[in-house]
Amino acid sequence: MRNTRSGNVPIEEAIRRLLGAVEFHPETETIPVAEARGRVTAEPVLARSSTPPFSAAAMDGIALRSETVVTATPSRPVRLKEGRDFTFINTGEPMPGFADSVVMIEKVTVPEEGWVEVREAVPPFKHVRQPGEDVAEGEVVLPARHRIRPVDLGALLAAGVEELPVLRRPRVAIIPTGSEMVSPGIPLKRGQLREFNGTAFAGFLEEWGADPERRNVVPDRKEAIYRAVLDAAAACDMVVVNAGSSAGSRDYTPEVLDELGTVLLHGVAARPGHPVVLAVVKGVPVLGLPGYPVSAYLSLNWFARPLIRHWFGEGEERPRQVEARLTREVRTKTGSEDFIRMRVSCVNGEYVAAPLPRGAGVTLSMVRADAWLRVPADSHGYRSGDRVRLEIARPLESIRRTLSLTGCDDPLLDRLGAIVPLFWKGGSVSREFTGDRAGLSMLYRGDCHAVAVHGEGWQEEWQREGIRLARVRLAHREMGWVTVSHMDGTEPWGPDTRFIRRPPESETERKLEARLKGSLRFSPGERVEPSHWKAAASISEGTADLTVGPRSAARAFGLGFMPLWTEPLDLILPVRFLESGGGRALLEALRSGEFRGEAERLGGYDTSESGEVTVL
Ligand SMILES: Nc1nc2c(c(=O)[nH]1)N[C@H]1C(S)=C(S)[C@@H](COP(=O)(O)OP(=O)(O)OC[C@H]3O[C@@H](n4cnc5c(N)ncnc54)[C@H](O)[C@@H]3O)O[C@H]1N2
Ligand code: MOO
Repeated sequence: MRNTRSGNVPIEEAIRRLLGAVEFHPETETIPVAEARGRVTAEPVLARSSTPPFSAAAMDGIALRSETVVTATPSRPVRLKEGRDFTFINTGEPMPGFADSVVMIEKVTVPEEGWVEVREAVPPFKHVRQPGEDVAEGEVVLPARHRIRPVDLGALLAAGVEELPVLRRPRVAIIPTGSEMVSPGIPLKRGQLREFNGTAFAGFLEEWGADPERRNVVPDRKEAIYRAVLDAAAACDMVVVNAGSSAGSRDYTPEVLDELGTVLLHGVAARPGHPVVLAVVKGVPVLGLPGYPVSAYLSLNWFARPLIRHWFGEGEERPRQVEARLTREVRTKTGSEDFIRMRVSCVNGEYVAAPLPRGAGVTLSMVRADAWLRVPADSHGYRSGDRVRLEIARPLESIRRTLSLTGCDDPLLDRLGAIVPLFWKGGSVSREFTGDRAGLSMLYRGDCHAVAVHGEGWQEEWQREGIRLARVRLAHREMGWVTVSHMDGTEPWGPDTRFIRRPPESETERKLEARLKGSLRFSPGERVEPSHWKAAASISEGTADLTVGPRSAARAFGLGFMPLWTEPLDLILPVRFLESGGGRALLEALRSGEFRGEAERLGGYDTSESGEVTVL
């Protein structure tokens, strides 16, 4: 194999190389208008006929010759006889040959059957649509290389076009690889993983106008991958191989592509998404994309999207941007451009943003990402408070309707977020675990809308600083030891216990320390997990033994639970926010049967005070 490994090509340069290496000549196909949404016109489309095809009334009323009413005034109305001077007419009906104008029905009176009176003069062609007013035969309806939208469909039919020539969509083969990958629908055995990138890829490709073709999972065997790529390149216009592009002993994609065709590059200067291999096999572009979903979707977007636009002869696309203030620092290493998923919300009219988890395998962080921060390869990142430009991944309207919640964690908050859209159209909740006290400081700085707190400890931090704050009761929750074994009432704490701690500054850690009177000390290397749910999941998987958490998390995973204390779980937020649309919806959600239902299903909550407001 030639030396194509470990390149570090900037994304824009990689796209240029890829587009420069392939030439497309898509065929034209003729399809009915009703099937044309999202397709791209092959040539200009001209109107076949005019709309309206005849001169037509634009209002309900009477059709007449305008000259017959030139003298009409309110005091000297003109009397007209039906059939001789006028006919009644409805909107859209053809104008009778003798008439040139329409008087609206509201403007005439009927003194007796067969007669009307008109009280004002009308100019010729009043309320008359001329033939071809909308579209005239031979007019250009759509230019060449135009992506067809719903409005275009209406204009095409109005212009007498029933079918039209469009460019054939590129067929894109998707080849998932990996002996441990199992297609959807087949139960997983231990050690196997669900293959899901293929389905997500197909969704993206369809959205971008291609015709995706999902192929079966190919095991990590060189010959199998060779065969699969060769077959796909013969049948399709583009090929996506996922994954096996990295340095593992069974990562055959680069080797296979080198044998089958020309490798353009291996490795882009981006994190995540570095191990990309781009090649051309028998004139067909082949994208070897990394396996981790975040890297996979990002790199598909970098390369498949411009390729598809190139196929259709469309120009470059610029993502929409927004300027936001960072609420925490973003540190990066130099050498590669970093693509950082961000949560964004709008607090007091200002966009604020914080980084989401950076792991390339965290699919949910992609679901929750509002925007991307691109940190240039020569930068070490940004400080908290810096203003940065972000590429948005969700419409700004929905970002503006995002309730940003910091503070402590509880599964009930997750469920609350999930039902908020039922009470707030287009609304959503985005959460960041910061602990009570840090959350309060963020609230004072205008970095979030509300803070989830538990117990009473937050009150020590609480300062008014001119903001009127309210406390809204979520529920009371039961906290306790969560462990895999049955507990007999003694504290389940031994020398070898693999303990998952709460973050060091958290209220739960403080309470626990007070309770155990210093016998529990943080030791270096100890595992900290801010999410109660994920901590319980780890215990259930056997990678840890013990944590402190809410009964709901223990119950969800069938774990043992030994109660320690019961505490209130509250939201602290400005009174002014409670009075906004989002605030009212939040209260409505908290007082709803849906919320109580969620709490009951989770278990371990008392919702008798849910939604109660106390102004502080
Ligand atoms: N020694 C090194 N190890 C790794 C490096 C490296 O430079 N040196 N790079 C890391 C980076 S960065 C990435 S990204 C991954 C990409 O590796 P591959 O492209 O070879 O991907 P696989 O190892 O085959 O898969 C990794 C992982 O991705 C998930 N996956 C893969 N395919 C699918 C699919 N179709 N659907 C859903 N999920 C998929 C799965 O969790 C795999 O385990 O390599 C690092 N390692
Ligand atoms: O390139 Mo990997 O995609 O950083 O995780």
